[in-house]
Amino acid sequence: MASVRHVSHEFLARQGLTTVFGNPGSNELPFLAGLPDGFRYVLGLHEGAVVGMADGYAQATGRPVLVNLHAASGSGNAMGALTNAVASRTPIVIVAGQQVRPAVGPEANLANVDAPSLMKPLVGWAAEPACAQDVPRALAQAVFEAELQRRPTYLSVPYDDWAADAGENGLAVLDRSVRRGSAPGAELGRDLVERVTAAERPALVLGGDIDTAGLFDDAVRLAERLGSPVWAAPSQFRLPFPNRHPLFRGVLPAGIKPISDAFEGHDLVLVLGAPVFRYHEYLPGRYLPEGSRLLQVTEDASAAARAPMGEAVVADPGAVIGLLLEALGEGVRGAPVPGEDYRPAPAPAAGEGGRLHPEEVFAALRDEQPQDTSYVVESTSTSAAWWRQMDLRRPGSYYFPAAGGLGFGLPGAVGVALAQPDRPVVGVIGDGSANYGITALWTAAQLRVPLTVVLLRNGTYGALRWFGGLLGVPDAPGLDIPGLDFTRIAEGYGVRSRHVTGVEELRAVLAEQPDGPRLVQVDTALTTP
Ligand SMILES: Cc1ncc(Cn2c(C)c(CCOP(=O)(O)OP(=O)(O)O)sc2=O)c(N)n1
Ligand SMILES: [Ca+2]
Repeated sequence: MASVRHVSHEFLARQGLTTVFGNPGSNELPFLAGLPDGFRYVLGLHEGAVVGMADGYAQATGRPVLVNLHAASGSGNAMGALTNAVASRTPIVIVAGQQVRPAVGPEANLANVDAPSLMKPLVGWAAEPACAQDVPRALAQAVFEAELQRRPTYLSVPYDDWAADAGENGLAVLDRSVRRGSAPGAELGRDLVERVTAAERPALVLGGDIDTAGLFDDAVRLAERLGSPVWAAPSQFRLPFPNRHPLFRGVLPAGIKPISDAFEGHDLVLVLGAPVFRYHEYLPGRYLPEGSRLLQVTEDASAAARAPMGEAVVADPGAVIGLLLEALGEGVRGAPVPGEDYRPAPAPAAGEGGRLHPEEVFAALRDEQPQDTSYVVESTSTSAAWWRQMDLRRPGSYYFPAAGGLGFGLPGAVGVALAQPDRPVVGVIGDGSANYGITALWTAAQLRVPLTVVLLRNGTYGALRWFGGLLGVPDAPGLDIPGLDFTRIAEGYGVRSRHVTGVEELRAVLAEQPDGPRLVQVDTALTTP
């Protein structure tokens, strides 16, 4: 007789979900019993850190990842981090423990009284199987739904199910597979090619999906063949295009009117792999300028359905890029690019009063870090400084909390470093953000993850100061965070750290590549996003 646990572990092994991020409670122990060889359990000290690490890991590997959380209290702690994973369309599969079925109704201790409802609408699918024999099939569905929807899923399992007999059909799930090919049909493909190649002055807007789907280099080829300017979609969480490329115009501002102004004079706006659009500041205006039409291509059907304007095609952006490259051939439509150099960065602004300007910190990273470094950034007032100084030219170079939910940065950096031990990873973390995922430092120390954390200490919630000015609340309370020393906090979690005061000292420290986790704290001047 095969147990539910044995069949479930075997299914996960065959699907490659052998790294489990988790924080256990008693309900979860029967699932964790006898994890087979080849499985790795990555312990996070808080569920927000667990999901943040899993999010970074899944984005960097491009594969679904398993998360094991404790019933209602653990699942509830994970909600904030899940908002980012939903926005970045990360396939996280959460398996949470549950009381035994007869104890749920009477609400015994650790009963998750309405488990599937607890996690909606933050997951694309949630269930609690009606009997133990349905657990392996439901686990398979949770994995396939996460992959197909590119959205977290949630499975609640009563803890006595794992030891139960999987039943006569229990092994059937082991051979299951689900694949999808979503290239547009011949007629739709021809129509798309005609629309784009007929445009006089097309503009390209690229979303984070372009980088998560490995389409970074194809997007560069397409832009250079079209000779069209390129923007990153607003509220970006990945970099879809080299940021110093001559055709790159930057990240679209997250307001209706400034986005419309940016498209002035372009008869076609082609949006690939992004929602239309993830606005932020409310800056009303026309959605598009006179004479412009918008065409969105995304695999995210709900993003296509909810867009406020334009035409949408639900298809694989990679397949559409392939059709366009084929149609455009090698010919260059007047693109100024081939042979033209990438734009150099300006001299960094200088800090004052013993504080470095963030641009000086970023220029040091640009100059001292290897070209293929992956950066996980969560410092919310320094975006403008970041893009003025950085020169990122490779896929997988940039990660940011996709829904703006703080607490992704530090855990996400640990997750990305676990996923790519041979590629340098740097976390660029604000002194405010660091506190939302600080326990990830302990996991980094325990697993000796090669990671540099650059901690920008400006003593305040800088972005909120800026928003306060924008919203006419210049003297809002609760925006100052003085007295935090992350060198001592990091040492307490087992991560070696140091405080640096000058640019030269910072550059010298960065030049030494770490063999484990380290934190470098630097006092910075306040800037605007
Ligand atoms: C989970 C969570 N809590 C609170 C916020 C609100 N918030 C907060 C608290 C910010 C300040 C972050 O401060 P920082 O030190 O990390 O970076 P800057 O000083 O560069 O802004 S930015 C922002 O949107 C949030 N986005 N997410
Ligand atoms: Ca700060």
